[in-house]
Amino acid sequence: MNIVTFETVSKIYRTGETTVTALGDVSLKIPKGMFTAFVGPSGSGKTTALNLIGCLDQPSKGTVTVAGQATGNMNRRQSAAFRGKHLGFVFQDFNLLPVLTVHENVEYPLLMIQDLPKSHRGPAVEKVLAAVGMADQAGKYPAQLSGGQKQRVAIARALVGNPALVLADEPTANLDGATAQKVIDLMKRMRDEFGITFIFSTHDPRIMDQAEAFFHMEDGRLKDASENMIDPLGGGI
Ligand SMILES: Nc1ncnc2c1ncn2[C@@H]1O[C@H](COP(=O)(O)OP(=O)(O)OP(=O)(O)O)[C@@H](O)[C@H]1O
Repeated sequence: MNIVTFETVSKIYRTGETTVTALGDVSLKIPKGMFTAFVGPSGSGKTTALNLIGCLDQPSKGTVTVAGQATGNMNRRQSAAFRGKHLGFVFQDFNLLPVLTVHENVEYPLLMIQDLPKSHRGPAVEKVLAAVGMADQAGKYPAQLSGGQKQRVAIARALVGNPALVLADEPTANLDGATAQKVIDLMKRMRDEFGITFIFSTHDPRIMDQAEAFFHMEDGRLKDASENMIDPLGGGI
């Protein structure tokens, strides 16, 4: 099953007289559970592709389908609800709220989900903090953590709502090499344990090494999309 499909998707930005084709006629499929990397030079369209998958933006042309649902006709409220239900996000600069503790940061997305009883929130937070090895730091504030610990908390926050898909834009860009490797290993373990699909925009060769599907972007287009797709179970696709 494919968790993401693009059918001849274009994204065109217009500012005054200028038109930028950030994505031009891109078609692709991402099978469920894949550790997937969008790679390519700066300005090639990686973030644009992730924003479309994350329902943060809509295509100018073509169809984007995520978790079985076409995203093009969603209004803001519907896309926010869709994100809350199906998606998690990890950012380059962690985006933790400094005034909240680790526990509260991870709990935060659950407050947005209507009808979730308060009694479910604590155990859900504890489960993901344990999964990322941060259970003993739950009472600390982000300023008291290292970069790697902050990113582990951010990963826990992305996972707490049981998403089908986690989108990570340059998640290792602000980490040193050894810490970056640990964070990548952690995400792969989360994929193995919970069957979550991870999609990265990255320049990091360590993520490229671990990726099972690559989408090479160049000038808003895809270069040899299927060439590097590897079946994680070893059967070929
Ligand atoms: N909101 C916007 N308005 C106008 N142009 C935009 C907008 N967002 C992106 N672009 C343009 O679209 C193209 C693709 O940008 P995008 O951010 O997707 O590239 P990228 O591959 O993620 O780059 P980087 O590796 O530097 O993050 C670029 O030419 C960029 O300038």
